[in-house]
Amino acid sequence: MDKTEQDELKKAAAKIAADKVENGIVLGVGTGSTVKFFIDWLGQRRNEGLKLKQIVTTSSRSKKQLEDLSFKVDELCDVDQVDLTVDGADRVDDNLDGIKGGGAALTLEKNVAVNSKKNIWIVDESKLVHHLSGFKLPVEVLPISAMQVKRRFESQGLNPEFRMVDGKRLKTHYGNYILDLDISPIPVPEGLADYLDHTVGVVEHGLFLNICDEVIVAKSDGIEEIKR
Ligand SMILES: O=C[C@H](O)[C@H](O)[C@H](O)COP(=O)(O)O
Repeated sequence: MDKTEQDELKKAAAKIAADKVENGIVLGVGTGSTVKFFIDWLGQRRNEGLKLKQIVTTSSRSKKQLEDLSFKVDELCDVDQVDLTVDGADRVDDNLDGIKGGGAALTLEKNVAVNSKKNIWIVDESKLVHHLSGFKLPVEVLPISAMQVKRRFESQGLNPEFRMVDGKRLKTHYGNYILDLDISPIPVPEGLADYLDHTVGVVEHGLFLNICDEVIVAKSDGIEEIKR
């Protein structure tokens, strides 16, 4: 599939999600190339009369796009609860568990997602897998202990590498580093998530387990909506 075809699929999934947004809700808006299309559709729905109570988002990129469309964007700490969050994903398995963080926005994405009553992911069919695999697992780590955490991961056979940009370690929104773990497939995602949740120096990781309620998958032969 070439990029133009893939973008058409992303756009189609994003439109279905935008049509599900109801008036008066607090909406969470995720990050990534698929969500970019969702924000465009959201702008169109607003022009047609959609009125939201509040919007929060998970990255400065999405925030800028929303603000360019004249949406007012609040911080997560300014809302009681998010009603619905629409986000992309890097991989989604048969249980609707996923890997996220390809765009390094995982920490805020997970914070918004777990504080959202409903989470919808929008993906093209290339993201679907039976078992989580085919994408390095992003882990956000504190710079102060990043080397020690990396060595610990190496000793566990998790094959960590710092994510680099322009020859330097990528810094997240919160000033942390990303270690991408090369493990595919991930044999027991729950076990790995538990290990990472209890590793000092890990800020957050890209295993999103038991979080997604519904995935809208755009396939070349049509849209599939999969519910948990
Ligand atoms: O950190 C980035 C996010 O987890 C994105 O939602 C994810 O990488 C999917 O992005 P895209 O829609 O560009 O594939």
